[in-house]
Amino acid sequence: MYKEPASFKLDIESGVIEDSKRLVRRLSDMKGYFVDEEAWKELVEKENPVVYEVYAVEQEEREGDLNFATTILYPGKVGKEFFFTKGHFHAKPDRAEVYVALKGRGGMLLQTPEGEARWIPMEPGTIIYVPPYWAHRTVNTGREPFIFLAIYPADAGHDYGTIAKKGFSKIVIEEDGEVKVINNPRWKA
Ligand SMILES: O=P(O)(O)OC[C@H]1O[C@](O)(CO)[C@@H](O)[C@@H]1O
Ligand SMILES: [Fe+2]
Repeated sequence: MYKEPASFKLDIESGVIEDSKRLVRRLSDMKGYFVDEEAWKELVEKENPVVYEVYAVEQEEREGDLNFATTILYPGKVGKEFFFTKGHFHAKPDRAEVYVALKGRGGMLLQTPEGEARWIPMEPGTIIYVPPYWAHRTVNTGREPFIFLAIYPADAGHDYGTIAKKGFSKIVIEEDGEVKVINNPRWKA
């Protein structure tokens, strides 16, 4: 009847959680996500790099319980656009989430269902509160792997569809050696 309390070993250097479920997303898994489709195709054909890995400890989908996962988001770009996670709303959209940045540099794009976006830079020690209803995507703006921990309700679920189709209203690019957050030229509200 009571679940057994549990502890897990996180290797802070690599971001790997022992005895967790590993998920790998390669660039070929992200068709249609990047603005420069030519650059995407070229890189997929050349090396199809791993964009990110997730190490997740998940419970049954039940209200009140919690999941957590580390993500190792690799450095890289498609055209001018930095590598990012797919990004999602929660299937139960009113579920919140907390992110803790552990290593490397990057940031988070958040967006309401109406397309209002925010950018929050992240460095080791940054904690982000993702409120209910906001879609969220992390971006690696550095030259090393960007590693963070996310803690989210076990019944939050993932709704990837909206973001897969429409993307975020902002994109994060490198231009003249600078990180810039600009309007997504392909965004349609
Ligand atoms: O689920 P996405 O958008 O691919 O991003 C991966 C990260 O986000 C989470 O889904 C949590 O929001 C984690 O599993 C992981 O940390
Ligand atoms: Fe989430």
